[in-house]
Amino acid sequence: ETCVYKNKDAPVEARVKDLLSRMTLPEKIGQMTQIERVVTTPPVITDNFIGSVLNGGGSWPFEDAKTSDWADMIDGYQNAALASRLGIPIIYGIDAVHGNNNVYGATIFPHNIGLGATRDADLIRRIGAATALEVRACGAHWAFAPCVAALRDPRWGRSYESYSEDPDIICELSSLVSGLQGEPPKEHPNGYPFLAGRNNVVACAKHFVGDGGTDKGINEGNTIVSYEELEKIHLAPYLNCLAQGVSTVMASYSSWNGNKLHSDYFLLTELLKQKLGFKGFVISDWEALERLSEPFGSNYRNCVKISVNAGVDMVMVPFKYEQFIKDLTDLVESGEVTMSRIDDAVERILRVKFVAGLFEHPLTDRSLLGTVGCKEHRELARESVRKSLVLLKNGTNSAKPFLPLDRNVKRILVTGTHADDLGYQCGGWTKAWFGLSGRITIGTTLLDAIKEAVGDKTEVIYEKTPSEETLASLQRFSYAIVVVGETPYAETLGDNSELTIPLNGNDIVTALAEKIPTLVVLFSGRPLVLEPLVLEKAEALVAAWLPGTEGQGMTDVIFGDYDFEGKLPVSWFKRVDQLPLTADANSYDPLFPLGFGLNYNSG
Ligand SMILES: OC[C@@H]1[C@@H](O)[C@H](O)[C@@H](O)c2nc(-c3ccccc3)cn21
Repeated sequence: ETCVYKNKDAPVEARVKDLLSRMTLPEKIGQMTQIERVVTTPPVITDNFIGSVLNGGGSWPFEDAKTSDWADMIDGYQNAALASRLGIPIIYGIDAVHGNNNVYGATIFPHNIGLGATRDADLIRRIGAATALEVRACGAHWAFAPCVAALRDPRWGRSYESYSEDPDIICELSSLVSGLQGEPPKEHPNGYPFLAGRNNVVACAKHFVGDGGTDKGINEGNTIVSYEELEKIHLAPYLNCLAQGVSTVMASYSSWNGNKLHSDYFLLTELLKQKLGFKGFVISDWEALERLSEPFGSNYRNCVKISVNAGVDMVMVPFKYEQFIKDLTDLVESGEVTMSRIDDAVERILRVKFVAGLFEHPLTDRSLLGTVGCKEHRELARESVRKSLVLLKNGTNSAKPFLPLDRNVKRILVTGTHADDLGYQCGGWTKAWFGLSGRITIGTTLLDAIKEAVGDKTEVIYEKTPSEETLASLQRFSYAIVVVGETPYAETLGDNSELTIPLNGNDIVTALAEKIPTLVVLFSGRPLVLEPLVLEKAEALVAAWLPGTEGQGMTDVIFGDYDFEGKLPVSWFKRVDQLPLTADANSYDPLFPLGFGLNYNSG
């Protein structure tokens, strides 16, 4: 007789109970241990009963590894896990936060702040479904998405990972969960993990809770708010995620009123698990336990104790797994961490693995390879870009709007640091953790798209920085398109309190805008300082956020095939000394308010 847990027709809870009852302490603690691919080998997995593997941003099998190379790597790990005594499959997690962005050739969608400008929940759901296919194609089972942070201060280095400052918008766009995991049937119990099938991935609502509300936007900082404000602004999206059966939640590095989330029993256990009824598992962030003590990593045994007891179920160690396993084993043997806490954590992990069908389908479905970067997905990304663009200015008076641009003029000048840089266009979390510059993957830069879009008699002159002779003969051009913005960044590296346009973007605009009609396209992960230069001197101004690989979504709108639909998902400040500046504040004096956006018919 096959044991209950191996019986695919047995109820999930019976399979969980049966398997748990067979497990030794090392096997249980192994399930709670997530390690990074650089320290992962088949023997490491089998010897330590490892339950999960991840790759950090930019940790590839090798540069420009194809999706099939990723699948070979992950299936190699999986076969090791399946060879263990109980044959419990690993769950492999990856940061697919705007497409399967670690993997060369994947479709790269706009980052969340651009998606926030679309206000289109169904679009985001479709993005989730497409992303899930490309993630499964590489062998991964789990995407560390959606980030449902509320962007309360754009000085935060992770602004672009947030959909909006407004929790209502974030709640709407948490539909990514249903896209990634599939839509649960209406009778699905709230808070219970769900996964539709092999074309879906486990989702991860992050970072619980209040990650976007830290003081001055300091990454991993302290969110100082009342419980009511925490509930209204930061917790709300998690209710929507739980209602969609989100299977995992990632704890935040940040603190709430001085208490580190990773050691906060009230929030992780009493609120999320008991009051809200979350039945999936909580994963820590990367080396988050080390951050619980000063200096970093000191007294690690105590960090393990307070985080596991607070409610962390799986630890993204991700390198010192021997230390973690040793300390947690010691803590259980001494009774400082109870076996019932261990069993609760392992039950949650096993529940997700059974729900995700990993026991039935542990290896990559190679038939999905063709979905990676496929035309249909790139068209979806292109649609997303179109809907994410926000028109901030169009002509100096509505009498004669500057956009849509005439695509049949004699000659146009395209210039600026971001006009022909796919890496800049995609931003952070693309191929590398912080992002890169240059032709980093398969895609279409804005310059490529402009060349495609203009009439065949129209000459396109491109200069990254306008040359002296160009500046001396601007009358040769009907108009200029200047593309400037932020260079890629991630997390703390992106914390910034000046928020000016880098790489002397202002100078390029100023040099041109006085002399010929100039459209400025801004690539940024957040609002930047626009006055006095850019706003006054530019004939038209488009906020493109971080659009990803499908640059034609921008020319579709700029040349008038489609109208602008984007609405600001975040208040646009005049000066940084106004920050934090959100629409729900009592004094509100933005340059452009939350929800602002012109179109071809607006006055
Ligand atoms: O990539 C895995 C997770 C990701 O899912 C989280 O959203 C994010 O907070 C995060 N930061 C690091 C990370 C931080 C510092 C050094 C190295 C890595 C790793 N990770």
